[in-house]
Formats: sequence, C-alpha cells, structure tokens
Amino acid sequence: MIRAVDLGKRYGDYVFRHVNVELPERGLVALVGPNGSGKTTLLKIFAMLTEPTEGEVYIMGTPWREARARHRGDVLYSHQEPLVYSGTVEDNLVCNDGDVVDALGLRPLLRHKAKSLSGGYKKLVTVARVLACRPKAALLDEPTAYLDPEKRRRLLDYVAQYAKKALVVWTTHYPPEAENSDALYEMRDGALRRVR
Ligand SMILES: Nc1ncnc2c1ncn2[C@@H]1O[C@H](COP(=O)(O)OP(=O)(O)OP(=O)(O)O)[C@@H](O)[C@H]1O
Repeated sequence: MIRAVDLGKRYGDYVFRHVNVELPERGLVALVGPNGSGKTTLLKIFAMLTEPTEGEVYIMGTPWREARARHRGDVLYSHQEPLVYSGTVEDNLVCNDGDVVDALGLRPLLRHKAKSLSGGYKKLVTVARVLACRPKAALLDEPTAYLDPEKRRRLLDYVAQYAKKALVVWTTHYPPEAENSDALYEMRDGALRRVR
C-alpha cells in the first residue's frame, strides 16, 4: 500500500534518512518514538502533505509526485492536535458515516458547535473526520491523546475493526496501547526500525 525506498527528510538537519519500509494493504501498524524523532513528518509524507527530501515513496505502486494527484483521497492524515472547523460537528464530518459516529459516541453531539467542544471531543471529531471518509489508508497521529480511558478503548476497538479492511498507521507515546497492533515500528535517532 505504502512503500518507502531510502527515504530521507531534512529541515536544515536531517530528521531521518535511509528509511525503507513496506506497509501492507490492511492491518494496524503502530509507530512510536521520542518527541521530535520524526513520526509526524513521516506520516505527512505518506499522506502526500509534506515533500520528501530524498528517496522515493510509492502509494499503491505510484511514485509520490504522481500519487499526489491520483491517490489523494485514498490516504488521509488525522492531525495530532484537535483540529475542528466552524459549524456543527455534523458539518465537520465532511463524509457522513453513521458507523463511526455511533462507534465513537458522537451522535448526541452532531448539532453542537464543534469549536465549543472540549479538547477530547474535538480530538474525536478530528479522527472521525478521517475515518468517516473510509480511506484505504488512515494515518492517525496520536489519536488517543486527549481522550479518557473509556474513549481511548472505544476508539482503539473501532480502529482495530477498520484495520481489517484497510491500512491504519497510528502514533502513540504509550507503548502498552500499541500491543494489539499487527506491527510496531520505532523512529529514533534519524532511523526507522521494526520492533515486531
Ligand atoms: N515545517 C517544519 N519546519 C522545520 N522543522 C520542522 C517542521 N516540521 C517538523 N520539523 C522538525 O522535524 C523534527 C521532527 O518533528 P516531528 O513533528 O515529525 O516529530 P514527532 O516524532 O512527531 O514528535 P512528537 O512526538 O513531539 O509529536 C523536529 O525537530 C521538528 O522541529
């Protein structure tokens, strides 16, 4: 689904280099690593939002530049920070998918103003906006941050189900949460390594 070959990114200094990875069409892939190690940068490159400095990324077999036009809606990134737009929660869910709304407990909030929600609910809307569009690859940046334990569990249960039909890559600072993922990668000291 997503393949990186000798991928590197720098802003002045290199964030990472020589990243080689192949992510499957389906499955739950967790990405951990210290603050500033480059997890967000990697996800944004995969989502075609940030340009690689060197190497190549293939999205469904198509090189990054061409994929940007052809596969944009197939790979969607959900921001680390809670990010909602003006209007109601329903307005924020550009793709209307009842399953995700119910699974994440958002139905009672559909008519609420998104900007006036608490941080945790804003974060749920941020993640739901991506999942509701049913991308072939959902790249979720710290999706469980800001959430209470019950909502973390609900979200992870939903995401695990979703990952039976699509690729989900997600980042977390809580390695125990990543235990149920099919694969675990760590970004550290400018390199990506598969842990299991
Ligand atoms: N647009 C940018 N311009 C300059 N430097 C950037 C930019 N985006 C990210 N960086 C730098 O790239 C490095 C990696 O940042 P990134 O956000 O990818 O790390 P991260 O692993 O997601 O961190 P965290 O766990 O804190 O979210 C950092 O040193 C950051 O300052």
